[in-house]
Amino acid sequence: MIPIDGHPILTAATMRAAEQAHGNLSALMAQAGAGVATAARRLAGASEVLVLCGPGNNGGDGYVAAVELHVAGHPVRVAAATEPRTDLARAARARWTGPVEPLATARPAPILIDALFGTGLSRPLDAVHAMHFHRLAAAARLTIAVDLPSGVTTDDGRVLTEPPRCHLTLALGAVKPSHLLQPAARYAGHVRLIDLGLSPASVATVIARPAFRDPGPDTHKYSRGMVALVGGAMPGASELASIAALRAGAGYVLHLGDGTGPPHALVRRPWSAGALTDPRIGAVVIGPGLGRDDTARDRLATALASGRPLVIDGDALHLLDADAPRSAQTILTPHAGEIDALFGKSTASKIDRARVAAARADVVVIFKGPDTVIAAPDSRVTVSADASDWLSAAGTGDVLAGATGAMLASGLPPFEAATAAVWLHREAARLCGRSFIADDLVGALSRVR
Ligand SMILES: NC(=O)C1=CN([C@@H]2O[C@H](COP(=O)(O)OP(=O)(O)OC[C@H]3O[C@@H](n4cnc5c(N)ncnc54)[C@H](OP(=O)(O)O)[C@@H]3O)[C@@H](O)[C@H]2O)[C@@H](O)CC1
Ligand SMILES: [K+]
Repeated sequence: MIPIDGHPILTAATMRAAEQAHGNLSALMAQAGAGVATAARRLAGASEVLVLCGPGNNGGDGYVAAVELHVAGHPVRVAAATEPRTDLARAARARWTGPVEPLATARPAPILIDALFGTGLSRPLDAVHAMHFHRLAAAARLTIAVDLPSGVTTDDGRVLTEPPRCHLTLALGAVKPSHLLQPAARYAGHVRLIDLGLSPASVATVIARPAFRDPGPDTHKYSRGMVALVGGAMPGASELASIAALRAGAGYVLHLGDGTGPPHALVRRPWSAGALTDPRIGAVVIGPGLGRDDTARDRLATALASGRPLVIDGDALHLLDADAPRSAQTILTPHAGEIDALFGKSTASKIDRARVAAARADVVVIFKGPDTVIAAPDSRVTVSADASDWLSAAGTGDVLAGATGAMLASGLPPFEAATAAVWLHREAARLCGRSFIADDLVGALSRVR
């Protein structure tokens, strides 16, 4: 049971391919079931465990876990609605010598293990089965999902049948998209990986603490990164982004627009097109508070023509032609509405949408939300889950845009810069706790850096 940070994300199909490449499915199930049993024993204390087993190999894992718990002397019972249907699950079932209670009449236990369905779920759960699953989970102190909470898809974060909110999900062999993507992810609780030694290759990974470019003895303010913020109709937003860039580690931040006041570390100048020709500028951030009028359009055109690395956020995303050729490294920071507006509506998964958008616009995309997907034109993806729900407040997007500018100006390539900024932003929000405002979030950036 290990943390998932930095680990590959696999779809159901790639997981099956990894499983086939391994060749010994029975050994994998033995390992998976043993891993589930070990985790359950660690968390259960002396409490009784009830394992709910489904018809497929997820159920097979459940039978193996029950046998392992029993052999270890741990009180355990099994309940199922149907007999196993796969050879592996039947073999695992055959090794369980205790009774199998019907799901509908199963007595609750303090620890519930959900081994009903995993990556093979193909349709909603039977309504009566789902009701009993909820009944047993409501009576349990701790609910542990094997591989996935039963009722969610594997690849795209959809919920076919609402499962109970599990406390812990043990991802078997690899993290799957639905461990991270909403709305499915909220039912998984904490996600931990049971390593099955599959070492699958994937261009998608879970976000991990990035390698920041920290200053050294030879660093000066420009080499640390100079960020220019293009102001507009609402200077408060671009100022917030400017201060975020400073707090995220930029050596010099230039705010081009109206507005006065602290912090004194922020260099303020009125907007002029010529200001962006300064070769020391490592990143231009445009969008926070820009407005959507003709002035805004002109400023965006100037920024796009400047050849400087760009972070395009907020209002600027509404003025952007996604298909125009790029003259510089570019990061877009859209939320769902902005992705729809820029690239059209789609029912594809958030990971696929971010990937398609990045390739089409030849940019790095930070597709924001409670689950944030960062995608590069070469198909690389990293996903940040578990963001604080308190980030749903005005100005937090401006803070991310500023932090992204700082990371880009520090010399990180765009995908790595975007990843570092998203990580900083998420960790800063965690540090802020509850009911914080965007200004608090800015302050916290310094503390997580
Ligand atoms: N990959 C790996 O490396 C490893 C994978 N392992 C484990 O295998 C799991 C995947 O196993 P799996 O493919 O057998 O699928 P699983 O989720 O058990 O269920 C499929 C069964 O349920 C059925 N069914 C589907 N939906 C239904 C519904 N709503 N209501 C009723 N029935 C429904 C479906 O039949 P269908 O009717 O669709 O033909 C089929 O019979 C994976 O999550 C992990 O736990 C580990 O053991 C070892 C390493
Ligand atoms: K499950």
